Amino acid sequence: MKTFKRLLSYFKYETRRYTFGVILSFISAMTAIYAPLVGKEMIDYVSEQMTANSPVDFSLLIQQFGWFMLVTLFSSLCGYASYILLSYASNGVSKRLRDEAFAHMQTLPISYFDDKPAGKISARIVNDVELLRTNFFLNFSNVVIINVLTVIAIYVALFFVSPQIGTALLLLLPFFAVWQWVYIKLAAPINKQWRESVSELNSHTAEIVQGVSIVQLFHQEDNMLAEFEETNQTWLNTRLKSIRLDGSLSWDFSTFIKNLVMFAVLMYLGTRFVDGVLGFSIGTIYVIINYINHLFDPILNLVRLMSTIQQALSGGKRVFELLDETPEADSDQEITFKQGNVTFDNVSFGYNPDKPVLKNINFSAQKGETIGLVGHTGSGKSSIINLLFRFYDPQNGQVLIDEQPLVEYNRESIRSHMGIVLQEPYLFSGTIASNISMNDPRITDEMVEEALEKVGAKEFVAKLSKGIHEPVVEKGQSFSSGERQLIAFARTLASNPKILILDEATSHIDTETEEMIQHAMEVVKEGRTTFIIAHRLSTIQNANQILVLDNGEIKERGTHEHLLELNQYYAEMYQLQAQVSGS
Ligand SMILES: Nc1ncnc2c1ncn2[C@@H]1O[C@H](COP(=O)(O)OP(=O)(O)OP(=O)(O)O)[C@@H](O)[C@H]1O
Repeated sequence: MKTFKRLLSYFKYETRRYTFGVILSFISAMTAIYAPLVGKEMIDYVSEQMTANSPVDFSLLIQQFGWFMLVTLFSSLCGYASYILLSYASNGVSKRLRDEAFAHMQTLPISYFDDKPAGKISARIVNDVELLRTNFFLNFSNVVIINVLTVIAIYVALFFVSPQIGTALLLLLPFFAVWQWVYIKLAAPINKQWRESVSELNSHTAEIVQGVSIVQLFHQEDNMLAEFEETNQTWLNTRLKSIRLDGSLSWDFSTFIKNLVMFAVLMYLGTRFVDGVLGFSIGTIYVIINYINHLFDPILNLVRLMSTIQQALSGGKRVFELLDETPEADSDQEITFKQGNVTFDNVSFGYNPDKPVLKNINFSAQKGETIGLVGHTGSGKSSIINLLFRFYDPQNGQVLIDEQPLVEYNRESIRSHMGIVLQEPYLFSGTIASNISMNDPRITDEMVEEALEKVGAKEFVAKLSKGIHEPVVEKGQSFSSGERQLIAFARTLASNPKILILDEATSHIDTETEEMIQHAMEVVKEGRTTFIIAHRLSTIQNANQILVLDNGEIKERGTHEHLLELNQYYAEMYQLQAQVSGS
């Protein structure tokens, strides 16, 4: 009920269209019910004239027919206009809800995404909102309200034409209520299964598409296909069940009931046929049959729609779950980095607070210094960077930049002063230039060219037909991984950050390119605080300080020479790597 009320509240964003749409739809339904009464007048006039052996006034008949056509046409036009208005309104409301869900998703803490497949989150924003559009925002106004009004109007008209038949047909209502109850009971689990299988298909497909090259590298195509087919089969099975249920409960069964009712009504009319005199006019019989025919369509729609509304409610619940996730609390206070001096003051942190992955981390890095972070996989190197970017806040201790505790400052402003080159650089759809300027109007094409030149990418870009305006599609798949990395370096250079993070940045580049980038990096590092997450210890030999992490603790620290002199953990790692690269 809460979800239902909350969904209804969205109608207010399109009040005008919904109001006019419903009014027009109401007029259309009422005129459609009025039309048979005009038909009745015509039929009764002709039959009365024939019975009395009087001539039929054709001009009167044409007038009545014209009126009948006008009413029918008016009803159709109102129906068309209301459909357009209600469709516009339901699309408008859905767009708003989808915008809201997307914007809200972006405010959620990184931890929200840790245990959720991307496909499931996008299914809430795309598929569930689409489900709400068709099954709620459109159906509720266009079908439910109108059908309820139509049923009421037909009953009123039937009472007006024949109180006995109207009363008798009221008996159908409890029957329809039971029918609907049974339908919902049977349809609910099928619909739930169906929605789940669609969501599974979504996340499965998203996962495979993202890792398509890995799937091919490990020859997993057949396994992936088999898994996909299994989920797809579940989807098909639930669809077939749903079709069988719809067929038996709604359409075939309803025709049977309709015929029964029609038969009973005609039998009743037959009992009124005494001594060759009909108790009703022919026109009345036409109206009654027309109304009974008319009555079943909206009732059927209502029976079927309740289950689609129920589906929409479960979709709505999922969308609202996302909207109700508490956004990450953030400060309005903007930070400015004067120097970019970083301090970790006794920092302890765990993604799960009970399982710390960083324990009592203490270090400081001054402007212009390079800090190397080394350690085995899972030792906590990326977690240090995550805290520096304020993707997470530590449970104990504090991270400070220029003596300013990060927790007190706005996340976006912190990140705006930092640059990062990831192991697998991410390129956005657009052009090379837009990937370097990141759509910051202050970064001109000249600055983009300059940054490319500094990182040694000028030559490769010059060979492209559109130069810096060469399109980037599909995360830059058409560029080599080294080229992508060069673009990412140029991006970092152009943004002129106070703090630089290089995550294994040179590991994917051939020796020649590596030399070029090493040179460019020496230039760009000048005057900035730089963190290098390095697996290959050769890349951090010149670092001012190397932090050797083990199981979330700093095990050793110092320069490369100092750590070699210590001849412990780092020295062991270094010798091991030297042996491997030498062999
Ligand atoms: N989002 C997360 N949720 C829960 N635990 C996480 C998350 N990210 C990392 N961890 C855990 O935190 C610990 C430290 O991970 P971290 O990524 O910092 O290590 P790392 O030294 O950067 O490893 P690698 O060199 O493999 O990238 C690991 O035990 C890891 O399993």
